[in-house]
Order: sequence, then C-alpha cells, then structure tokens
Amino acid sequence: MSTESISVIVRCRGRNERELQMKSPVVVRIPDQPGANQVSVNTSQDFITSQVADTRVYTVDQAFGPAADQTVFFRDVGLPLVSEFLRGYNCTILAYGQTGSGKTYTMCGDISDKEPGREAGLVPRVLCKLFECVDDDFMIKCSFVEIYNEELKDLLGDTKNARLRIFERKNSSGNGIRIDGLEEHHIRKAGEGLELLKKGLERRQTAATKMNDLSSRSHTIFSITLIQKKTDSEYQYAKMNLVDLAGSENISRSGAINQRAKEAGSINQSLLTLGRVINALVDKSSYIPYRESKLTRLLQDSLGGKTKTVLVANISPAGVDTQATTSTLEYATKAKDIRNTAQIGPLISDKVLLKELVDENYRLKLDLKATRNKEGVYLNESNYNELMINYKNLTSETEELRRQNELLTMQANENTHLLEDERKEKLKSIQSMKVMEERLSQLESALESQRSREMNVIKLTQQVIEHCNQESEEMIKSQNRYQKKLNEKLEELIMPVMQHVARSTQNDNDFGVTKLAERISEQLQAIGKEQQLLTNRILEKTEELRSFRSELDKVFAELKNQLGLLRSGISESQNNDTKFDRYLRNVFDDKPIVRNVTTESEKMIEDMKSQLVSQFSQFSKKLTQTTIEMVLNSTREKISEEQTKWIRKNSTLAETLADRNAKVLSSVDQCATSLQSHLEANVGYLNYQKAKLANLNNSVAATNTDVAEQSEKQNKVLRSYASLQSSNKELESTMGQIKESLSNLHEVLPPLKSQKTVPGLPELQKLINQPLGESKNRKTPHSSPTKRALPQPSSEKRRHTQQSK
Ligand SMILES: Nc1ncnc2c1ncn2[C@@H]1O[C@H](COP(=O)(O)OP(=O)(O)OP(=O)(O)O)[C@@H](O)[C@H]1O
Repeated sequence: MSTESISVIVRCRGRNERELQMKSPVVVRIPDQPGANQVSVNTSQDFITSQVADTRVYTVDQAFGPAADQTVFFRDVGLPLVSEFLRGYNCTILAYGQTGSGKTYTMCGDISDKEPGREAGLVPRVLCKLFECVDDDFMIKCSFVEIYNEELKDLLGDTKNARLRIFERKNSSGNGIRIDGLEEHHIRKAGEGLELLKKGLERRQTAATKMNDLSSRSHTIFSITLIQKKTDSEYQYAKMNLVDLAGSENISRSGAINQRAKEAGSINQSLLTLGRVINALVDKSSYIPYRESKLTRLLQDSLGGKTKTVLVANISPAGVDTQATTSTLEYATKAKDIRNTAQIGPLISDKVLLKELVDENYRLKLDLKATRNKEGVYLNESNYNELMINYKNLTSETEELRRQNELLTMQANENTHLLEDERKEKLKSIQSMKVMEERLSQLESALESQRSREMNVIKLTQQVIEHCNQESEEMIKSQNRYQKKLNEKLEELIMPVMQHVARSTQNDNDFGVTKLAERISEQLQAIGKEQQLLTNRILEKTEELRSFRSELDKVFAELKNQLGLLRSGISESQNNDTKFDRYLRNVFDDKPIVRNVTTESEKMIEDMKSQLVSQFSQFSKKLTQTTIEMVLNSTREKISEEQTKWIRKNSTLAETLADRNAKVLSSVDQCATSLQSHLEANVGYLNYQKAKLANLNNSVAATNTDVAEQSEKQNKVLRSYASLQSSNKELESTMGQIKESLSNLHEVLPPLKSQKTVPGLPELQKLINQPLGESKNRKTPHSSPTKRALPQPSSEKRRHTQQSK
C-alpha cells in the first residue's frame, strides 16, 4: 500500500478595491505559466525604498496567479479529483487562508445562475461533472454542515436547532465518523445539488449578518456521497468533502493564538487543532489530537488517513497582507509533508446496508421517544438561550415591521386615489399613444405606397433608359449598315475608275490621274474618319446614358436610404415610447410614493413627448414630401434634360449625317465628273495620238516611196559604179601595159640615165604609180565616182517603217 502526500495548491487572487485604494504594492509573484509551483513573496518592510529585496520562495504542487480563472482552476485541480472520486476514492478539498483571500470564491464562487457560469467555483462544477459521468447505477446524496464555536449546524436541515452529534461507529462504509442527525439529501440532477448549496449558503449568510461576521470564523463542509452499484447485491461508498475553512488570520505560524483574537474571544478551536494535527502528522508524533476539535474529528480520514486530499492555500497579493500570506504559505508547505494512504473503499453487501439502515431507524425512534417522555422539546441551555435571544430579536423586528406596515398602509391609502387619477391619465396617454401609433402606421403605409410609386418611377425611368439604349444601338447598327452600303457604293463607283486609272498609270505616266486617285483615297479616308468620329460620338452618348442611369440608381438608393432612416426613426420613437411607458408603469406600480412626486414631471414629459411626436410627425411628413418632391423633380428634370439633350444630339447627328452624306455624294459626283472629263480628255488625246499616228504612217509611206526611188537611184549609181570599175580595170590593164612599155623604154634608153631627167617624165611616172581613183579624186574631188557608202534610213524612219510594215 503506497502513501502519497497531500496535494498543496496555492491560489493568489488579484488586488481588491481596498488594497488598490491603499496603494498597497503587489508582493507575491507566481509565474504565469501552466505547471508553475513556486511562489515568491517580497517580505521587505519598506517595499519601495528598500534596496535589497527580502524574498521568500515557497515550493508547492501547483501555483495559480490572478490570471487563472475558475475554469482553469477546476480543470487543473477539481477535475482530476472527480475522476478519483468516481473510481471509489474518498476525496477532500480544503480551502485555507485569511479572510477575504478567496476561499469561498474558490469553493463556491458565483452560484446565482441555475447552470454554473464562468465564475462558478469547485462545488457547482464538481456536481455538474459528476452528473455528466454517472448513470442509473449511481446514487448521489448531499449534506451541508457548518462548524461555529465548536457547534455543528445542519445548513440544509428542516428542523431548526436540531442537535447534531459526532459519533464513531465501526462499519464497513468508511472511517466510521458520522454526524448524527445531519440530513442527507438524495439528488437526481446537478441543479438540485446547486439549490441545496444555495440554500445552505443563504442560511450561513443570514447568520453571518446577525452574528458579526460569522462567515470568517465558521467552517463549512459540503459533502457529496456517491453510492455505486457494483453488482446485484454489492455497493461502493465514496465521499467527497468540500471544506471552506474559517479565516486563518488569528492563527500564527506556530499555531499559537493571536493576542487580539484571544482578547476578542474569537478563539477558533477547530483551526487551532487543525494546525496542531498537521504539526503532529508532519513530526510523526505518536499522538495526533484529532479529537480536540470538531473539524479535525470530521476530517480525520482526510489528514493522514485513506483519503485523497487537496489543500488550497488562498493568499492575497498585497503588501498589507504579507504576514498573513507568509503564515498561510508556511502552513501549506508544512501540510505538504502529510502523507495519506488513499484506498478505494470496500464493497458493502445490500444486507449490511439494510442492517445499518434498520439500526439507524431504531436509534432515531429511541431519540424521539426520549424527547416525548420529557413532555416537550428538549433543548440544552445554550440552545435555549440562543433561541430566546432569537425570539427577542424576532419580537422587536416584528414590532418594527408592524409599525412600518401601518405607515405604509397609510401612505398606500393616501396614494390610492392619486393612483386612480394616475391610472386614468395613463389610460388617456395610452389612448393618445394609440392614436399616434395609428397615425404613424398610416404614415408608414403612406410611405410604403410612396415607395411603390417611386419603384414605378424607377421602373419607368429604367424602361426609358432601356429604350434610349436600344434606340442608340439601333442607330449605331443602321449607321453601320449605311456606312457599309456607302462603302459598297463608293467601291462600285470608284473601283472601275481606279482600275482604269491604274491601267492608264501603267501605260502612261500621267501624274494628273495619280493625283486624282490619291485625292479620292484621301477623301475616302477622311470620310472613314468622320464615320469613326460619328460612331465614337454615338458610343459616348450611350456611355453618357449609362452613367445617367447609374446616377439615377444612386438617387433612388439615396431615396430608399432616407426612407429607411425615416422608418427606423419612426419605429425607434415607437420603441422609446413603449420603453418609457413600461418604465413609468414599473416606477409607479412598485413605489406609489414616487408617483406623487413624478406626476407633474410625467405630465410635462407627456406634453413634451406629444409635442415632440406631433412635431416629429409633421417634420417627417414634410421631410418625406419634400424629399419625394425633390427626388421626383430632380428625376424629371434630369430625364427631360437628358431627353432634350438626346433629341438635340440626335437631330444634330442626323443633320451631320445628312451633311456628310451630301458631301460624300457631291464629292463622289465631283469625282465622277472629273473622271468623266478626264476620260473625255484622254479619249481626245488618244484620238489626237491616232491622228498623229495616221500622219506618221502617211509620212512613212511617203518616205518609203522616197526610199524606193532612192534605192532605184542607188541601183543606178551602183550599176554605173560597176561599169566604172570595169573601165577602171581596163584602165589599169592599160596602165600596166603603159608601165611595161615604159620599162621597156627605159631599157631601150640606158644612156639617158646619166643625162638630165626628161622633162615631164617624173610627173608621168608618179601619175602612173598612183592608184587610179586617187589620181581622179585629186583631179576632180567633187565629181569623182569614188566609193560612197549607201545612205542609211534614220532610226526614227526605220521605226515608222517597221510600224507601217
Ligand atoms: N481568484 C479570484 N478572482 C477574482 N475574485 C476573487 C478571487 N478570489 C477572491 N475574489 C473576490 O474576493 C472577495 C473575497 O473573497 P471570498 O469571500 O471568497 O474570501 P474568503 O476567503 O472566503 O473570505 P472569508 O474568510 O471572510 O469568508 C470576493 O468578492 C471574491 O469575489
């Protein structure tokens, strides 16, 4: 069997209002991270001026700072214990710390809601978790006991001042320590447990206010008993004690009693003994003083027993509480050394259970009998005295209440008729409100109809715009068609001309024609550009129409928005009226005295309200009308303006188109005329050329005749030339003969060689040696029949000849 230490948790809250007002510094530091287990406390006397920090560090199992909320705390501390509890272990959670450190906050927290909220503490969360996990085999019971001045009080008991006694009984269902007379309530859902907790805390609270801050000096134990059916005849018991201890400020570290506490007589025996028990357990003393206080007796099994125990040490972070904080932390770290031997409880048979119940029943019967025999209700002296004090208190309270009741009845009587008047007034105002409401609803319906009218206007405008768009598109289309036709027509007209021009240009490099062609193509380009401009303008116009349409949409959206605002204003005013009405009703119904005082102001408010409402309705009417008129006028103006613009632009467009067309047609006509004249000129020129050619042919024919004559003449010349040549030959042969005769003569006449040259002979010689033609030429240069080249016809003449051929 293994032992384990009590688990010690430190929880430090944030500074409260009082500490903030006192400007008390934070002296406690806990690392803000999961799994933190160290708490540092700066114990310097003068925290601000002290140069050296006197810090004490305490190591525990887990430490939570102000950032850890209830959810985190339950997740890390409560939940693991709930699982152990469900497994059959007895469990205890003890909240320890000075007053105001957060013990009750940790154990109970906020339980004002039916379901545990964000601020709910361990008890409500444990109850909820348990009911999430159990089924029909479980039974859960709850009890709630308070220990004050070593007296036990059942916070859930129906019998007031019922005497509770602790008794020890060896049984199989636990440690045997039981509270005789303590009522245990069977609960079927968490809500029932929460109700019991609330009831108990309320009782404790009432007592606390009466008995001077009892809460900080009493201990409470909320116990949950879990009975689990293990087999058909066997059950298992487990008990969880959730203990909210008294404020620990009166107990010093050693467990001795604070002097002031002694003087005030507020010695807390149970807390004192708890400290001693812890010391004894840590010191492994042979005697553990469990029996010296009610608390330690009840928690005997949780301290050094078979229970799984968690001690939560709640501390304040402020410097003003340093001493209490260190004391709590030392107490807690000491408790960390207590070792428990946690065990799952044994199974109990149904027979044993039944026997125990029968025994208890028998004992209770005996108690009842003994009480009856004493002929009255048995009370010990202190209970009797307490009862008497309570009785006196109650009597004086009753007297006070009676007086108050009389006063209130008088006031009520005085105020009844006022109330009646008030009610009548109220009814009137309600009626006027109804009238107003009706008016408002009328206004709303008027607004609705106006809205539908506007919707119609929007629709119509949209249709107009749609129509305009269609028209413009149609225009563009027809424009395109027209353009196409025009182009075709132009092509039809110009193509042959162009072809002709091209041909002419090929044949004859006539610059006039080329220029004309260029001009035509330029004009065509200009027309194309004009056409493009026209198309662009139409597109611009369409774009303008589109933007106008979007503007119109915006205007309508704005209108809708304004109407919405108007409507919400109306409904708000209605709401306000209803709220105000409800408020007035509450005030007057609950406190009739206030009614008197506020009647006048209510009237004034009522008047003001009605004035305001009428003003508002007038204003809203006006506003609506004005807005609607404004929007309609502006819409109408815009539409008519756009229509005028559109018509003007259309007519301008049509005029421009007609103008352009006329221009195009006239330029085409011009082109055609000029082409015609050019053609005519060309034809004339051709005719002229033809005539020229005919003349040329004639002249060629004449030249041919001349040539024939000339060739005839030439032939004649040639013939005479041939005869000349033959006579020349004859002459040459004659000359040869003469030369021969001359040489013969020379031979015959040798003596003459030395003689002087015969006069005339060298000339004769020269003449004989000279070629025949040359001598003749020299003699008759102009008439000599020398060789002459044949006269050649000129190239021009040749061409003409060829052509004519
Ligand atoms: N961790 C916390 N977070 C937020 N508020 C807290 C925390 N701890 C305590 N408080 C607040 O501090 C105030 C005092 O807490 P609480 O009543 O629980 O102290 P206590 O130790 O039970 O005092 P007492 O011993 O007098 O009963 C409460 O208003 C509580 O809401």
